Amino acid sequence: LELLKDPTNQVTIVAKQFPTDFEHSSVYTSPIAGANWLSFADDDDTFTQNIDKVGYKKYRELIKNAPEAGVTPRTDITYVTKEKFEAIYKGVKTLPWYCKGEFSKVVGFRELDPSEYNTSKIAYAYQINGLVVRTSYYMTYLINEMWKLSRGFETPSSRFSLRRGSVTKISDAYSLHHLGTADLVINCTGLLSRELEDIEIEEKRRIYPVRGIVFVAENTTGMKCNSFVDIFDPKYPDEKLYFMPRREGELIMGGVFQENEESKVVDPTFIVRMITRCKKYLSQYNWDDLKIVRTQVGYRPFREGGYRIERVGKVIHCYGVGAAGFQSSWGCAERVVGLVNQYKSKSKL
Ligand SMILES: Cc1cc2nc3c(=O)[nH]c(=O)nc-3n(C[C@H](O)[C@H](O)[C@H](O)COP(=O)(O)OP(=O)(O)OC[C@H]3O[C@@H](n4cnc5c(N)ncnc54)[C@H](O)[C@@H]3O)c2cc1C
Repeated sequence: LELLKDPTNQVTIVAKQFPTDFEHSSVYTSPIAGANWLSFADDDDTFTQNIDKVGYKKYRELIKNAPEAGVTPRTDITYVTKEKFEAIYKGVKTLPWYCKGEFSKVVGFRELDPSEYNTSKIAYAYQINGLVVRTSYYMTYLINEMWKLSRGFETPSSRFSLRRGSVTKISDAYSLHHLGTADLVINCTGLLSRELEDIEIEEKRRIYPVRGIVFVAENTTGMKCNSFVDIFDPKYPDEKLYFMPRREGELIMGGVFQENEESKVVDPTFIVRMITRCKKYLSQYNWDDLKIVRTQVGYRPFREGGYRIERVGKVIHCYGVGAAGFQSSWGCAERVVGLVNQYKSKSKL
């Protein structure tokens, strides 16, 4: 979409799977996500922070100007449990980068008063002005925005084409452009980058999945804010506790963070542990008779060393965004556009 905003560009997207597919034949992470904006960047990682800042501002714009994008504003509360505070944070109040400095004003950071949570279980809590993205609606919105910029479809003057297709190597992609041969290929194949025949061997080794599980429930809990409970359970260190109430009366309930786990099987005792934790830490909501309508399993496309956004010859790589593909997407796109423009000015396309 960001590339199409430049009228001199023509873009073909080739994808094995689309956001509207009912079933995914292989790994396709994006439709599974919740999704919200809670940047994971470390305090000293200004590269990712700058990427995520772009996304925050863009999502706030979409909330204001494009209700059809499926992005809904939500107060996003983080509750730090007493166990986590003592065992991991060693009694030191720990806040992410966006709750400190200038950007804390942009996100509307506020520390909660102890009267606002259960002080027997929670050490401290804070909130920001967050959001929830209804992912498959949102991605369809993005495709539609591209069609709007396309100047028609299936004609020689169309600037955009979306094609179902599968490549075994990056070099196969040049000939799939709808107007002939592509000048540049942008590789954003997520976790499946590791399967491309002509990707560097060391890259194949760097890319790895981190499994996530989310339950989609009818929201009968009364919860209206995104809620992340920072738990510590040494017996189940991969289990997390977070919620996102969607506009359509659904509650996204997560989750797990399981490195290199590629199975689709969900342990039936996990939801039991989750509801027990809900009743313990978020007792202000109703957790009885909760109706779960769907269980979603996805694989976050992580990469050792972080995001790969770079140009190698006529290929621009943009993958390895791990658990942050939505919040980082606009910032990554901005960098890809920069790399395309650099290439164009060098080669005077
Ligand atoms: C449970 C869960 C919760 C999450 N929550 C959040 C959240 O709250 N916020 C957030 O920012 N992120 C979240 N994420 C992370 C986010 O979903 C991912 O970072 C993001 O979806 C990755 O997007 P991607 O485009 O890189 O990969 P994908 O979504 O997997 O897309 C890859 C695309 O490339 C295509 N493709 C791959 N190989 C080929 C090939 N050889 N030929 C043709 N096409 C190919 C695929 O078909 C697909 O269309 C979550 C993830 C999970 C699993």
